[in-house]
Amino acid sequence: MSQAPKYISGEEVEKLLDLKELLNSIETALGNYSKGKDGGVVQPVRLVVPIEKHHGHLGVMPGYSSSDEALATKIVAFYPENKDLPTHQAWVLMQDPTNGSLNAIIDGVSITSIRTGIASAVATKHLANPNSRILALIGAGVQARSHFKALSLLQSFDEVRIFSRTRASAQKLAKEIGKTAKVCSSVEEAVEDADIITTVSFATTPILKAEWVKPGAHINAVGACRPDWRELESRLMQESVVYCDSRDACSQEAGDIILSECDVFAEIGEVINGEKQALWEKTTIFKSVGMAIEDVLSAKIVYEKYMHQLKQDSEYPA
Ligand SMILES: NC(=O)C1=CN([C@@H]2O[C@H](COP(=O)(O)OP(=O)(O)OC[C@H]3O[C@@H](n4cnc5c(N)ncnc54)[C@H](O)[C@@H]3O)[C@@H](O)[C@H]2O)C=CC1
Ligand SMILES: O=C([O-])C1=[NH+]CCC1
Repeated sequence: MSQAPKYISGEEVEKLLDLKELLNSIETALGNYSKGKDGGVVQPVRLVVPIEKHHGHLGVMPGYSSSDEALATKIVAFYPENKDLPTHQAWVLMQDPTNGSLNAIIDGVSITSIRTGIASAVATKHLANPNSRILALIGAGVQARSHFKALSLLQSFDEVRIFSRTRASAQKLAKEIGKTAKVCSSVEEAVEDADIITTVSFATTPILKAEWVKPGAHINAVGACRPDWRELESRLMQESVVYCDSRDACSQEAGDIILSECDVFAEIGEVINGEKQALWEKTTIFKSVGMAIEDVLSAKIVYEKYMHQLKQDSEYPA
């Protein structure tokens, strides 16, 4: 008989996931992914079911890393119009790769939020000018928060500019960030002279224009994960050096790439592996749509720490 899987909540995920450890682990996983078969990562492009009637989407994201002996599937729903619930709902099902049994169901909202910021931090580490001082966040939701935390692992910022569709959400985030934060009235104002721009909105038509971006800036283009959605105008995509998380996934899902018909210079994993250059003195874009392997590695760290803690608690009860 199989054992009941553990349930690991979002609160526990946040306690157990060490951001620096995750950054190293995701960097290695992205490199392994870009090695193809030799990297031991199996990750098909996610399956997406549109729920048109309710303006939502359901994504199913399985992944396996043989070098980490980690197997998991994330089920993620995104409903941009949700008001009282988060716009993303997600669970990660962690399986034993040796026999397929289900070990744990882990809150996927926290994992999605944290790992996406960390993946952008890996790209930023390679692609941004090391003297970056001004960060612009476009969007002020869950991902804006996780990106601020993740990017702050790399450096501190003199100024963090925030623009969002609703000024109140930008003001709330600015209060959390503190005195370096500045609420802006337009995307143009937020990105003027910014060294790092992170678009984390639910925009479906371009909101960031080439003429506003400082030459040499680095952009993490994180929103717009459907083939007909975009955040960045075509000229910006065409005139910048574009890197992505996965060519396979972006060629099917990233409207910013598909609709602009821009060239993709490299996967970030190819830069990590030293196969492609990090052209950080040019204007660079890291376009991500999200990778199962990032969820798999996050879930593995969480699960192992959770089990270690359980063992300790049973050996040394309070
Ligand atoms: N690349 C990846 O791996 C992942 C990407 N995402 C994407 O990141 C984006 C943000 O996700 P969350 O922060 O979780 O969502 P959220 O709902 O928590 O926040 C979205 C924010 O964007 C703002 N916004 C919406 N439309 C806008 C517009 N047209 N212009 C400016 N601001 C606008 C909202 O007011 C809100 O502040 C979404 O597009 C989501 O699908 C989410 C998870 C992973
Ligand atoms: O990777 C992910 O989990 C997602 N990408 C876009 C919506 C959710």
